[in-house]
Parts: sequence; C-alpha cells; structure tokens
Amino acid sequence: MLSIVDLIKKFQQPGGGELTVLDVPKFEMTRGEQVALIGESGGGKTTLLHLIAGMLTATSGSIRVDNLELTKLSEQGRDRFRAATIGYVFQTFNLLPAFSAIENVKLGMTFGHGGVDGARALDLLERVGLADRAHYRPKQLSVGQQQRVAIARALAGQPKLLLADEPTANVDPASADAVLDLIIESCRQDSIALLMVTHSMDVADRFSRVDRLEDINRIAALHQHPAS
Ligand SMILES: Nc1ncnc2c1ncn2[C@@H]1O[C@H](COP(=O)(O)OP(=O)(O)OP(=O)(O)O)[C@@H](O)[C@H]1O
Repeated sequence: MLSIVDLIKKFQQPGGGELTVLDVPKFEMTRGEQVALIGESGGGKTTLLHLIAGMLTATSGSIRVDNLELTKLSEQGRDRFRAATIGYVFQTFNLLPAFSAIENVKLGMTFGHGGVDGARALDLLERVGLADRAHYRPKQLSVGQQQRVAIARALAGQPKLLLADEPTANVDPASADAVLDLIIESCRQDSIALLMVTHSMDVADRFSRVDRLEDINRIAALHQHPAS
C-alpha cells in the first residue's frame, strides 16, 4: 500500500545552501501492516512522515500510496489525497482550541470517505472512551484525553494509512499505554496500515516490525554530522 523508491529530500538551509535529509532507496509497507520507525533525533523521521502525507514535496523519487503517485499530484491533489487516505496523529495533538471534541472529530470527516456524520463522530468518541466529553473544548480535557480526541479525529476520515509521530511523547505514562493500545487496536480492527515514529523501546516492542531510519536512509549517519 506504500512504496517509496529512490526518495531524496533536500531542504534549503537558513544560511544558504542545501541540506540533504533523506536518501531512501526503498521503503515499503503492505496493507494493514504495522511498523515502528525509530532513529536518532534529527535523522528525518518526521520529514519522511510529512512526505508520505503529502504535506511536503520530494526533491526527487517516487512515493506511491494506495496506487497513487504523490510526486505527480498538484498541491490540491495532495490535499485531496491526504483527506481521503491518510490519518495523522501529531505529538502535540493539533486540536482546534475553539471547537469541542466532537466538532474536532467532525472536522476529520470533512473531506474523508463518508462525509460528516454526527452519530459516527460520537461512536468514535465512545470508542476512545470520551463520549461524555463530546462538548468539552481541548483546554477542558486532560492531555491524555486530548490525544484520544486527536486519535478519533485521525480515524474519522476512514484512512488507509495512519501516520503517528511520537503520539505518546507528551502523554503521562499511565495514559500512554491506553493511547497506544487505542491506536494499535483501532488500526488492526479497521485494517489500517500504521507507521509510528517513536523514541521509546517500550512502544517499539509492541510492533512485530521495527525499522531503524539509519537502515533505510543512506545519509542518516552523515546528516547527524553535516559539517564533516
Ligand atoms: N523546513 C525545513 N527547512 C530546513 N531544514 C529542515 C526543515 N524541516 C526539517 N529540517 C531539518 O531536517 C532534519 C530532520 O528533521 P526531522 O524533524 O525530520 O527529524 P526527526 O528524525 O523527526 O527528529 P526528532 O526525532 O528529533 O523529532 C533536521 O536537521 C532539521 O533541521
């Protein structure tokens, strides 16, 4: 369902010049597969997730998700693709503060499959154990609860691939297990492929496939010492 070939990503550096962050000859995931991605800080894990989500464009190479070649899409096309195919759980949740939990979940449905459906939004909140908090705003929820709303929102568009960037990093240890269970089990039930970036070996241990960015990115080691 995901196939990356010869992917290069370079960034313009603030001081001029370019920095190559990713050089990935091959990276693949099958439908419903669950993969933990680990690696050194600054190695390019978030950049890889952003490229797969179509939030960034590749410098060269191919990214196919669900048989769609992302690198050939316009910005609008990538927005449509993301809404229809990708769920994204951020480290910092990224809920809209002026909207209630259920409104945030409905926003996740706006451009996805099936359109906006209030009953389904409530079902999703029920699934993450927050049906009784549907009308609370993010600041009226605990941090663990906010991340559970963000998971409900990410699942709301019925994605085929869920990208999760250190989803438990800002959640207390007790809630972290619940958040992790929720993501892993929801993806399993709905056959959603899951790619999760983590720094935690406890989290990685929950996955049968664990990839190190250094093993798939040819320049990861070099990148940590760009001056050398
Ligand atoms: N928009 C940008 N412009 C220039 N450089 C960038 C940009 N985004 C990221 N980088 C650089 O790319 C490198 C990889 O960043 P990225 O956030 O992907 O790493 P990461 O592996 O996710 O790190 P961490 O584990 O610390 O979150 C960093 O050196 C960063 O400075």
